[in-house]
Amino acid sequence: MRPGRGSRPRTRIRPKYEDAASGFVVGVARGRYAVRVNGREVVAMKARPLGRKSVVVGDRVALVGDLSGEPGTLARIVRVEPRASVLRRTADDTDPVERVIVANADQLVIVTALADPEPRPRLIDRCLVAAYDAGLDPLLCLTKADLAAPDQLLEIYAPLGVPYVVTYKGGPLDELRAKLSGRFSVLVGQSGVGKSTLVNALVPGADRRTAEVNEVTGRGRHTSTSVVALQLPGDDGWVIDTPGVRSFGLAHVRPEDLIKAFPDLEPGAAECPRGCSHDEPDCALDEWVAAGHAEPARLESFRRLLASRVGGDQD
Ligand SMILES: Nc1nc2c(ncn2[C@@H]2O[C@H](COP(=O)(O)OP(=O)(O)OP(=O)(O)O)[C@@H](O)[C@H]2O)c(=O)[nH]1
Ligand SMILES: [Zn+2]
Repeated sequence: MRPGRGSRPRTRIRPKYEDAASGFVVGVARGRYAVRVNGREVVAMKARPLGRKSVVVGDRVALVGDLSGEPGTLARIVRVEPRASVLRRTADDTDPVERVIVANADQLVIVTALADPEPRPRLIDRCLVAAYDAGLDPLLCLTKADLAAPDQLLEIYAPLGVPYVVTYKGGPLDELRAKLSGRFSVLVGQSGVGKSTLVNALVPGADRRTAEVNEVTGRGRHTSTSVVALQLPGDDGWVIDTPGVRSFGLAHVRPEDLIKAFPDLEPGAAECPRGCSHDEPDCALDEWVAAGHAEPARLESFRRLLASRVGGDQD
């Protein structure tokens, strides 16, 4: 019997895949997955036992089969490891189906142009809620600083203590690079804010527009909704661009979830009526702030974020 492929006896018992390799999903398109395994990129499909279980970019998976990464080969994903975080989106807030778009990310980079298009604080707020809810650290990335100053916008977010970087096309990116280093960051932002410009500057040769599907399927068709993770050169940090993702499902985020991102306010909620919306006359947070336990601006910001959950992304 030849060693290697085909030498193992077939068994009717479902294998435990103890010899499976570990991989990291870096791209998804049309039922095929690009998976980084031992420094190589292989194309894989879901093995039958996974059924309808989703596999998304960022997933840690176990793989069997041909892991050579040679053209035309196909490995099989036999297991998805537990996720440290999930970022979900919905078509709108009433969509009952929560779609996980990225797993295991630890930073949400909210990309906003300072002009052209005009910043939309409400959209930024919704992204912040999504970040806090998913347990990701938010980072504000303010682009197009050549067109407008960031001061006004930064004032709005000062009470929240959101870290930020200010960039412009062709400008230095050291500060942003430092904040992305070693982390698994997801970029979000409305169309035209300069995400591709940033990604192409951070990862030379990334060429987001056309590379993505080629990598995964070997075919050249462009899929605007595909998600792809790119490794920062010389760094173990990864960035994920999410084309087409402009809204997050926030309907599931409850006031008692969101307040956990406000440790200075949270103890004050102990005196609230049961099921308090934290935005009603009996809410104890007003007294908490009046007693000097937290800054009024913090409560204001918290309530603004709460309100941003409903009503979609427009305005
Ligand atoms: N003035 C100025 N223009 C910029 C800057 N960054 C990007 N742009 C321009 O803004 C436009 C949109 O940039 P993209 O990088 O394509 O934006 P995007 O966020 O990827 O947009 P989508 O592809 O629609 O998602 C392009 O014409 C860029 O050249 C900047 O810092 N300053
Ligand atoms: Zn309350």
